[in-house]
Amino acid sequence: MTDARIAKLHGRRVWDSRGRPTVEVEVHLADGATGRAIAPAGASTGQGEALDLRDGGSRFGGLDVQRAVGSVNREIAPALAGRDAGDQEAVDRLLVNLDGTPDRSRLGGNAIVATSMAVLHATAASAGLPLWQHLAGGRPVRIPLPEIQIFGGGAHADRRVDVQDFMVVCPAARSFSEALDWTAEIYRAAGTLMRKAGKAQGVADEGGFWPAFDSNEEALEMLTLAIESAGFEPSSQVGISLDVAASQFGSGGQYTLALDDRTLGTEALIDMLGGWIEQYPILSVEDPVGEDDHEGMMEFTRRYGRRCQVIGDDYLVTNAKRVEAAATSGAANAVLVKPNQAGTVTESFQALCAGKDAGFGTIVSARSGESEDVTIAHLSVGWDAGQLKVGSFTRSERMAKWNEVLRIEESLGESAEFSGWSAFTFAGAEPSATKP
Ligand SMILES: O=C(O)[C@@H](CO)OP(=O)(O)O
Ligand SMILES: [Mg+2]
Repeated sequence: MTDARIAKLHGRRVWDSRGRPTVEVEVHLADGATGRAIAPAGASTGQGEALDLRDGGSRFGGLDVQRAVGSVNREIAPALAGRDAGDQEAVDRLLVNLDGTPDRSRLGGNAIVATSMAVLHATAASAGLPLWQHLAGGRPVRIPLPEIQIFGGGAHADRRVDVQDFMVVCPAARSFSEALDWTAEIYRAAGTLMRKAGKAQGVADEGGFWPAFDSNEEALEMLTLAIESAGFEPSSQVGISLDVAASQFGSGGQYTLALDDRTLGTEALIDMLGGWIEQYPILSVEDPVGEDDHEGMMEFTRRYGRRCQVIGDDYLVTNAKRVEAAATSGAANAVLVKPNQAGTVTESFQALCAGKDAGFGTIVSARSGESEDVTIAHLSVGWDAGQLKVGSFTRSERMAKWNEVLRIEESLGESAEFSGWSAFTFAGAEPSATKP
């Protein structure tokens, strides 16, 4: 007999991939099952996100992550003792109410999300199931299309280029494992091209190359060239996915490009991005304008949302209500799902479901500050998100997730279904945007 009541819950301070402290939570159930999870942390965070308590974060005025660990051990642990871990919604509701603030700033978003995810792991362990399978509950799932960073920029590379993530997607691959094979070839080809051109400077926060490019266009040129020189056909086999993360270089409809010291209004920024969509094999664009620029999101989606995935990240902050509003106003056609942005597993799932109900693409995503925690790999499969964004292909906190999906794919054997092009079935998409 399983007994999924929470017997013990413990928080501790561990370190993330940027060498900053974060929160780990360990849950023990009455039947002996355990679960463990580590909170990730963003650098380019949206205004509406759950707030972490962490060391040295300029936004948090020196508040210490030790306080978040204290929240777990002194307040959350006694409040959850004896509760049924299997009722994730009730656990998450209790966490939200216990905190009592709209932004989770009292107990700390990091304390809450790590607890929520650790409870989820313990429940799956109690049921004797891999986490993804526990989440799927018998419903059909697809192995997600990976979005993998080749060049870093923006807040992750000291603004060397304005765009934060230059990624590739391989929707024509036949499996997740093949998509990783292709990406490895492209990553190496990009490295060779950069070294030849004297443009390789190091490694950005998520493990992509830190480029010495002189323009965003130079990055797009070289990425397209890398796809070709690795032997793939741009667009029909491999596409480019961009996270513009425009809030990092503009607000109030004014955007200042670092490289040529130009300030663009919303229209001019959209024209510039539109020019890139015309010229390069771009299949997906995230946060094309600032998080406060609703009109800009609507305009960009109206103009390009039939041929290109338009993702809201900072704009939607994994919030179901915002997703519903964006669907109504036509201000995106896809949603990034980051558990620590929403605050709990339940709220993340609600945002994903709101996206699916609206016909949006759904992408489970890591943060720029990560760890060996692989929860999101399981969420992406178990929730049938279709896409998973984790960063690059070279750092172990990223590889931990990619390798976990490989294990899941292998465990499914012949029955594994890779999402491939079906990942881009966003509402209103032209056939050419969803088929090779
Ligand atoms: O903006 C994003 O999508 C993420 C990952 O690239 O970055 P951060 O975790 O810094 O918000
Ligand atoms: Mg983003």
